[in-house]
Amino acid sequence: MSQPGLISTLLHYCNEAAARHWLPATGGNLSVRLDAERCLITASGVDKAKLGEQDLVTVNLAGQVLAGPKPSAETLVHCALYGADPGIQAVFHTHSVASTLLSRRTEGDSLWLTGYEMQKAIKGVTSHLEPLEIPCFDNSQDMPALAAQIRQRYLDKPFVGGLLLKGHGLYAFGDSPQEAWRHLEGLEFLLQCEWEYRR
Ligand SMILES: CSC[C@@H](O)[C@@H](O)C(=O)COP(=O)(O)O
Ligand SMILES: [Zn+2]
Repeated sequence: MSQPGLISTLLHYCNEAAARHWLPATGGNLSVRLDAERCLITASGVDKAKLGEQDLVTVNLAGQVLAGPKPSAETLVHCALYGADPGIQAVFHTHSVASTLLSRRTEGDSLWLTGYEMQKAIKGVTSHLEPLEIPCFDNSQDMPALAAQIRQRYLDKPFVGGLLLKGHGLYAFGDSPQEAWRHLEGLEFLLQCEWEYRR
């Protein structure tokens, strides 16, 4: 996709995620890969429901700004995923109620889901009976350390669809912006089901 196409796609998904109340109070950040060494990410601290092109930042995969305003505080998490897998083309991070609460109640380093038809929204899943693993990480304000942990876990055993930061939210990703969005919608639906089921 051309750079103007990627810009409008990123702005579109920011609006869509905000419309679903997954980006409250400037929470969340979204990015798309531009090429092997750069991505385009939302600026820090802006209301993602009201973004314009001026609120998008070009960074390299070390998280350094190449053009634009101050990038997301969580840029290094996006860069960790792009750096670990050249096939990842988009990373969308949300702060939904379900992802925040369910991840807080998860002990250990994975949330396992089974029995939901919606699991098939995740690439490669063909049955509701296949347990779906969502890796969970303790939340941290130390972004280089958190990014390194995510990168290492992905390199040790690649995971598909997304990951959770405990008490924080969901990161979904995919091999295109459209696939990342499908993973995001599917995972948010599953997390909401599981949260309400456990209650
Ligand atoms: C408004 S609290 C949320 C932030 O601390 C952070 O977790 C977040 O998702 C948004 O940070 P940002 O720097 O705007 O990309
Ligand atoms: Zn966040």
